[in-house]
Amino acid sequence: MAAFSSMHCPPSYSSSINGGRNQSFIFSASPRVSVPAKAKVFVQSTGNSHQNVVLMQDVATKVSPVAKETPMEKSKGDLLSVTSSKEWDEKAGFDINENESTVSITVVGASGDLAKKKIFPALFALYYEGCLPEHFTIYGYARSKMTDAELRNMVSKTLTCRIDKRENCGEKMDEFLKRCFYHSGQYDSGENFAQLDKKLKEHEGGRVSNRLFYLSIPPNIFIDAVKCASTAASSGIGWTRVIVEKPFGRDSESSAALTKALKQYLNEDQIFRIDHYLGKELVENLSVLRFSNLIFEPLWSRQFIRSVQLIFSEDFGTEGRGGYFDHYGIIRDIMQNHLLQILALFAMETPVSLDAEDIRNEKVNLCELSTEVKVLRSMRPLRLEDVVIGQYKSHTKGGVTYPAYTDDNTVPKDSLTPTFAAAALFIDNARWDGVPFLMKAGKALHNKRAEIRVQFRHVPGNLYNRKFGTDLDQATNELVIRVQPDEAIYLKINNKVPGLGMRLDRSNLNLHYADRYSKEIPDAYERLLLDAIEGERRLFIRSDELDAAWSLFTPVLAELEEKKIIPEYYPYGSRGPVGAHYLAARYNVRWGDLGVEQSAA
Ligand SMILES: NC(=O)C1=CN([C@@H]2O[C@H](COP(=O)(O)OP(=O)(O)OC[C@H]3O[C@@H](n4cnc5c(N)ncnc54)[C@H](OP(=O)(O)O)[C@@H]3O)[C@@H](O)[C@H]2O)C=CC1
Ligand SMILES: O=C1O[C@H](COP(=O)(O)O)[C@@H](O)[C@H](O)[C@H]1O
Repeated sequence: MAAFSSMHCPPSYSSSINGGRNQSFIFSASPRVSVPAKAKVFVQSTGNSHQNVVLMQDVATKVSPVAKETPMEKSKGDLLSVTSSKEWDEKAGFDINENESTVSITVVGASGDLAKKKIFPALFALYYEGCLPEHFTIYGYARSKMTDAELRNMVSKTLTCRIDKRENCGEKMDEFLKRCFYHSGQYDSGENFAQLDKKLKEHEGGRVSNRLFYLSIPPNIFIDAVKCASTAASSGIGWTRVIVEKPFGRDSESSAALTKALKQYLNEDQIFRIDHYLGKELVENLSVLRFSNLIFEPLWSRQFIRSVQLIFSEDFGTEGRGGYFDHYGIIRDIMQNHLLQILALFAMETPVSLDAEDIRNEKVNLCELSTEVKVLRSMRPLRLEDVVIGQYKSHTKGGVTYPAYTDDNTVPKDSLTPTFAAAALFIDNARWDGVPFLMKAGKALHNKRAEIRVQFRHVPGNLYNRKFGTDLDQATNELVIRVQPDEAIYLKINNKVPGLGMRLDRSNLNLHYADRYSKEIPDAYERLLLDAIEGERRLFIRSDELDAAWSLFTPVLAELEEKKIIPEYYPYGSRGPVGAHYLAARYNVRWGDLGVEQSAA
């Protein structure tokens, strides 16, 4: 019997790198069950009838006793070939019934900013779209005293319905809120977590309990909370997973210490390190764009690409988060994670195929490095001369005075923490040798934007060079992937202006999402929460990836701090320090976001 057929959340990774989002999760409470064509399943028994370990392609999954019997023991060591989930269920003898399992999601730090702004709204959106399993409960956990009604009231203020389906919105919100509860407790109290466990059990009503803890708390209390959650409130017979928010340390050493501490209480496959940029629609689309269109992949190398630019800007400062930010700075806050993850996805080698078996071979044969990690390992650690840092200063415009970074009471007046950085990174492999990957990230700039700009080389011997005057840069193609806002992918091309003369013009071939797709784009947190519930780890950061990412940035971060490098001050609302231009110029490129941008809409 194929389970959870009542759920109508569409499988969205059916052609993902690991060959389908559900394959690691066939036996658990996934609302979407599918088996990749001709899946091979290797079966082992742990001797515990409730916990057979099933290695399915490259994934090991603990099987909880959702199976009515344990027929897998009969076929221990066998390879089963199946072509559909129905056939799988029949061969494996599993009879998975949604009524028999439940998912409890505990938002630890529920009173905080991220929980209110992102996590509860994302959970509601999943519920609204029918993506949560039938039996689920949401618990808020924090020290603040709150009743269930008060939590519901707080959460209700941030919920919204999808634009295209407002029907029954209020009703759905009420139903959702009825499934939300609150427990007040300390983050380091096993006793308080044990009380939570008791309450969760009441809601789970004897079903197989799968538990997800979302750590939406400051990093200094991660370990206490993980320890208490795992020892006093983890699931006895289902899975227990923990989503960990960034920052994952401040440098290689602290990150390794954090991973080591987490691993005292959790296995790596229980830890879901979230980088919400990986859940953004256009970031996820990168692989599709590149590997499913003939026209891009052949151009994806040093031969045709002159520079790649990863740009993040926000038009507001660190107001309200200065205390956190001052300890980290923009390089750790945005570059080392969000922009570097995009870079790795952008630059990785082509996987042998989308078949999970090939991915597994690749991992095993190549020292278990994923294609993304291989990119990171081919990169040169960032050098001080390839970094420009800035900090915003107060600026008055139109009668309004915008604060300096150091005007924040939680920031020391003499802070040198960068709120802006530009950097040039290089990948020393055959594909990307010599191509500058320029990153730029800043707060309190003139706009809010995240984009990838791929600047192509000049056309050799271009017949139309004269038409572009002396500025050949005007004539090069540029592919822009605008991650946000107003998602778009557009390609700048040269075109003849219609008419009897011969005038050339730069125009955009434009895929503007709002025009092309009527459906609202889900928030990154929705996708990632759903993945964590489904046990799909592809968009979460593994510890080896994290180590590789930190090793690129740790030396320069240490040098900036040791040498007390003074940031270049830029006015709030400006385009940032001019040093960023010199950095790009050193590599003979220009920032693509500074030209006169033709509307991509
Ligand atoms: N906010 C954002 O936009 C983003 C946040 N993050 C990360 O997500 C996590 C949560 O962020 P955010 O919600 O902004 O954090 P908050 O500062 O709002 O903290 C969340 C909750 O943790 C408790 N808390 C705060 N400080 C302490 C402390 N010193 N000791 C014990 N408990 C404390 C508070 O709950 P109570 O007092 O009720 O216990 C608070 O409501 C952090 O790791 C952050 O780095 C990541 C990306 C973006
Ligand atoms: O992780 C973080 O991301 C946000 C920006 O996220 P976005 O989805 O709104 O682009 C950033 O403001 C914050 O400083 C950082 O910690």
